Amino acid sequence: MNWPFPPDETPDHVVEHETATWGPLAEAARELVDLCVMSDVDPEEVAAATADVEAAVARLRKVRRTQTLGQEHLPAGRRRPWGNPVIGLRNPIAPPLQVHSVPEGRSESDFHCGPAYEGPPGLVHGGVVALILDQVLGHAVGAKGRPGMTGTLTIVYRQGTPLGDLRVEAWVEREDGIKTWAKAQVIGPDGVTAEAEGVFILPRAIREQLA
Ligand SMILES: CCCCCCCCCC(=O)SCCNC(=O)CCNC(=O)[C@H](O)C(C)(C)COP(=O)(O)OP(=O)(O)OC[C@H]1O[C@@H](n2cnc3c(N)ncnc32)[C@H](O)[C@@H]1OP(=O)(O)O
Repeated sequence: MNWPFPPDETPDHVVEHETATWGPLAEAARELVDLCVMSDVDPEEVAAATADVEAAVARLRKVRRTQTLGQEHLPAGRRRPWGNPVIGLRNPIAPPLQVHSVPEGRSESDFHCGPAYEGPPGLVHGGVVALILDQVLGHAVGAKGRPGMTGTLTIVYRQGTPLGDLRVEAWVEREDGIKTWAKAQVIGPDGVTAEAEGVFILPRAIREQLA
């Protein structure tokens, strides 16, 4: 079952050039986000940094895209999911995760969640844990050739997920027609912190295009 979208045939050198152009900006912005939360410099330094950031914002605002990156690159453009809040090269909100998948329907990632993702003291926000689980479940079903939208996502939080180095694993459990069931877990230094089950549905609009 394939999405009825053409593959992203952007030449490698264009993708590489865009990566080299925008990747460092997002990396710098990620560190900025971290330091907005963690810096402890004196107020004069904060004021000077604010002016510097405002100057950078003024530069970037000169030209704004008319479409989001997801709209422009199409859902099949998996080579450039750059606006995605979990894996997006251009999105400073994304940790970002590097997700490795195999066609059997398994995906995994070792990643880092810093203080900008804090919910309870010292722990990752539960919504962020859900975000990551949903994303990596989506990779597993996509890798199996069973793309779909998350219909239902069930999460059991077993213990707090500590900020720092973490791992997530997802795998397809079963398939039935337009539905795919997949499971995932986040693993911290003391074992599994959260488990998820997702039901992914190939949406009606896509089904009608394929019919
Ligand atoms: C490699 C890169 C990978 C990137 C991964 C990205 C992961 C991120 C994933 C997401 O964030 S997706 C965004 C969050 N999800 C949504 O916004 C989905 C919103 N909901 C919908 O679009 C539709 O409600 C949905 C596609 C889920 C279902 O609409 P349909 O019109 O296709 O469903 P329909 O009413 O025709 O029902 C078809 C079957 O699905 C079942 N169903 C419908 N909604 C369901 C649901 N929500 N949960 C479970 N099952 C559901 C329904 O009972 C029925 O089962 P049966 O065939 O057995 O009768």
